[in-house]
Amino acid sequence: MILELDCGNSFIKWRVLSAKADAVVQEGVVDSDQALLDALHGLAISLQRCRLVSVRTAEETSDLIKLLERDFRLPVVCAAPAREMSGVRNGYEEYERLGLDRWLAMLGGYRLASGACLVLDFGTAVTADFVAADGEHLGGFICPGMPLMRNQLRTHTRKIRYGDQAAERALVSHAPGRSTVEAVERGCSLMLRGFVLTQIELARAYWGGDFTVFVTGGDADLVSGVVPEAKVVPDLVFVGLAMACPFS
Ligand SMILES: Nc1ncnc2c1ncn2[C@@H]1O[C@H](COP(=O)(O)OP(=O)(O)O)[C@@H](O)[C@H]1O
Ligand SMILES: CC(C)(COP(=O)(O)O)[C@@H](O)C(=O)NCCC(=O)O
Ligand SMILES: [K+]
Repeated sequence: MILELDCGNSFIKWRVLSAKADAVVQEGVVDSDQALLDALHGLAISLQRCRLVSVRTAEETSDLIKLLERDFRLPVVCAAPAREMSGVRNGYEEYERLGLDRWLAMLGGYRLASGACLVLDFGTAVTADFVAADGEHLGGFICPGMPLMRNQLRTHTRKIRYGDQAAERALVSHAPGRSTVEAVERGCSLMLRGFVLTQIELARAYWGGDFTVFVTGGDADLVSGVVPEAKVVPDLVFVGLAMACPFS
């Protein structure tokens, strides 16, 4: 079986594929290396190899790789930056500085769209990336995501305080909030929605109507209603990971 990991700034998304990589056997989201090891030890499955992408520091990533090698005796391959791959040309002046999760999501998006695409990722940070029909990456945008926006308000004000459960309940609508939790959660959620609309306006200015919008990341659901034509693809980074780190 094949282990795939997407190590973001807040969570590690993991999944196990069948040996031929044609089916997802198990998957999950964990918040630490130890929680990942625990989850994997709990599976009655033998892992043969692993591929991963990480936006963490080189040290954190190599620590995790060592743990996987120690506990599961797995060969681990790690996605690396590239100037060009699968028809997509990295648009950064210093291509190795582009976040690898963004790069893989773009590879996946361009493959699935077979044409111009706008890739929106809602994680710790929110990112937008523009890939033209000829595969040229025009660049992108990075903004704080929902967890960062909400935590900035909670830690930089005296009186915005509420728990996670109240936060979930507050998002049943986008009517003006009648409590602090509603006002903050709905306000930040509307900022994300406004961001999506702006990105789509920009994509239209470049490409008219001829492009595909992909939405991914743990908070994709917060914006999925805004653009009915957008494709919500939670595993877009994994699509690109398989392209960047093929096993055969
Ligand atoms: N099963 C889940 N576990 C953890 N977070 C989740 C889950 N589903 C959705 N989320 C949301 O996803 C966000 C994190 O998105 P993610 O793409 O994992 O971020 P990152 O890649 O930066 O670690 C959090 O704000 C959280 O609310
Ligand atoms: C922009 C990001 C922080 C997004 O990370 P995430 O929210 O998925 O954890 C990550 O892609 C990153 O660290 N990028 C490097 C900077 C750049 O892309 O310009
Ligand atoms: K991510």
